[in-house]
Amino acid sequence: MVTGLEVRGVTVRYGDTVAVDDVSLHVEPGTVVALLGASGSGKSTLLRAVAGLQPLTSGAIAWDGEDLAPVKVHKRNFGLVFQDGQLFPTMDVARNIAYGLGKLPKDQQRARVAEMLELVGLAGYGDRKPTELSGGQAQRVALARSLAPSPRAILLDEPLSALDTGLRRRLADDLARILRETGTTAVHVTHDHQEAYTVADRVAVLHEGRLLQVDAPEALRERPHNRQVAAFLGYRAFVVEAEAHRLGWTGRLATGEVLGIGPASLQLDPAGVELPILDQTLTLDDVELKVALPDGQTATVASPSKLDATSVRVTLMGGAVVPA
Ligand SMILES: Nc1ncnc2c1ncn2[C@@H]1O[C@H](COP(=O)(O)OP(=O)(O)OP(=O)(O)O)[C@@H](O)[C@H]1O
Repeated sequence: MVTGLEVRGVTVRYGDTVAVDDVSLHVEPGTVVALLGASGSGKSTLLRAVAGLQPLTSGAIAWDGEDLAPVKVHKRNFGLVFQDGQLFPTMDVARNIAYGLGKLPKDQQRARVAEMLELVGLAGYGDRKPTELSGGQAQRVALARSLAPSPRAILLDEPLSALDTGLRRRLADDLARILRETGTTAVHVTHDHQEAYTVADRVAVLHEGRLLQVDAPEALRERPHNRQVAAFLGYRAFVVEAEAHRLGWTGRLATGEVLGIGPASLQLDPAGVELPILDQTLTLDDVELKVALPDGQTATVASPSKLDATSVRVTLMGGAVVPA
């Protein structure tokens, strides 16, 4: 028997639109899988199908081998967290978290709420109203509420995307820690690569409803299955071995392979190859230099500050090995 969550050949259509196209995916108990894809790739639809909120056109969804088709949303025992935590506005934080604990005696409910508040770093916030919370705090409470009844898995649909970038990164770290500490099985929808890499044990890349690859973050980054996945992961230029060596790379490629050059592949190096700078853009962490490769393709290089120069010396330190 396959344990945990199994998505078997699931297709979901809205009229003529195929939102999810024959997707099969296994989420092992205690692991976190991120569904990563651009807007409209079918992530939310697939998550809603797992939750039971969206009927399948074909295929099946099972938990521990049991087909969930006849099991209603609230009987599936999944916790749900959405972009806007959807806390009950009239209830205080403690009552929000206790919402799914109706079967427990009151003192056990109180203990569980306190435990959950501690877990999400909000000890002492039980008496606050949702309107008295910041966006990040509200999402922590939504997470605590979904985890409180010990669901068999939690399903998170862009839970951090309404938050500003700095907070999103910190909360992604916290979310990863909380899911691991509690051994929670989770499916996490995001369009943010960084968030997927931080939170998930395995990342499932969706494109136009199809599942292109499922792998651990390192494997995905180092060995995208094809150029489409590589391009989506930020590898914009692809070079053959001789060209890669010309840029200072010392690795080897097999016949039929090319090296994808991503944002961290080229590094500043005074002894490296000189490349013309086409553009310089300030980012959150550094300055992104757009450079022209000898074969005319463009790539980016991270620099700690803007450069008063028309060219820069770089060395190709790594990249993704991809079928040509
Ligand atoms: N209720 C609906 N009726 C018709 N088409 C829909 C509906 N919901 C989604 N779609 C279509 O299904 C496809 C997948 O949408 P979905 O919301 O699952 O993608 P997504 O990857 O979650 O996108 P986003 O990141 O923008 O939320 C899109 O082409 C979308 O336009």
